[in-house]
Amino acid sequence: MALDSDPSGAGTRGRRGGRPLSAAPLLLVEGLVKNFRGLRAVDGVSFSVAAGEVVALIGPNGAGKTTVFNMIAGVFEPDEGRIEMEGASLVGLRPDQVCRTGIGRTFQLVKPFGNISVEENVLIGALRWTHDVDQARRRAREVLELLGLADKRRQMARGLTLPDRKCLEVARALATGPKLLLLDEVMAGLRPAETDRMVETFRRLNRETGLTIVLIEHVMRAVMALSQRVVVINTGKPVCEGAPEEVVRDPRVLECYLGQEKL
Ligand SMILES: Nc1ncnc2c1ncn2[C@@H]1O[C@H](COP(=O)(O)OP(=O)(O)OP(=O)(O)O)[C@@H](O)[C@H]1O
Repeated sequence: MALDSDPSGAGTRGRRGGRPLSAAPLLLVEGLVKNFRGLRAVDGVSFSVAAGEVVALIGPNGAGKTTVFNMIAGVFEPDEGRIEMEGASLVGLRPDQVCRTGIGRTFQLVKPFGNISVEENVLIGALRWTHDVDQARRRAREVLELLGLADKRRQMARGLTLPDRKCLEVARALATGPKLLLLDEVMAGLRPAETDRMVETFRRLNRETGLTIVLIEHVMRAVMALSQRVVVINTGKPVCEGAPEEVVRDPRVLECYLGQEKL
């Protein structure tokens, strides 16, 4: 797998086994708070992610997960707390500036540009990674190949099925050359076989390129198969964190999902 976060080719390739190389976190989130008028949507969330890790952020509906992503990605500024990428603060940066620090993200509601081709959608992402159009096109094609969309590259994006639109959303984010990929419910609505295929793609990316991944996911099949660590939040507050198999047995986690079908 040739994908690299650095257009010069000297990036993060070479890490093996998806394990962090150093103890210093790639991403640090500490004491995050976000209020929307009277609602405290996020209330003291802290976690860190080492380079090469795959971490899942889970919690019931409305727990504040997407709001945490939106603060990391520069959509909302936190009311309190720190967000650092490789030791540098992200607070106050615009989404495009956050992207340039090496953070790519997908959106829960996938909204590709419908009237341009699949490849052009990915090219837009790749042009954030490099201004060299030929290099960007090569990267776009590599990413499309990786995600199984190569044979659909000339199709208009609006004609894609939901699983293909999800893949395109991931492709656009990957094309920006992230060191850290934030995935917001990319498995929702996929059949088990499609979920397994996507999980395998992310496992390979993590293993072979050292890509660090934080995923918000309700599909526990994917969380269990992909993540090395799980952070649980509920009503904006931290509940616990740990290995996936420990977290799913934790009474505090089971309690916060009571009344919900998921988990
Ligand atoms: N822009 C906003 N304005 C007002 N309230 C908001 C806004 N964004 C989120 N909220 C509220 O903040 C709370 C947390 O929402 P958020 O989308 O972060 O939860 P979530 O854990 O991602 O949920 P889900 O799993 O259902 O996607 C919810 O009560 C939501 O209604």
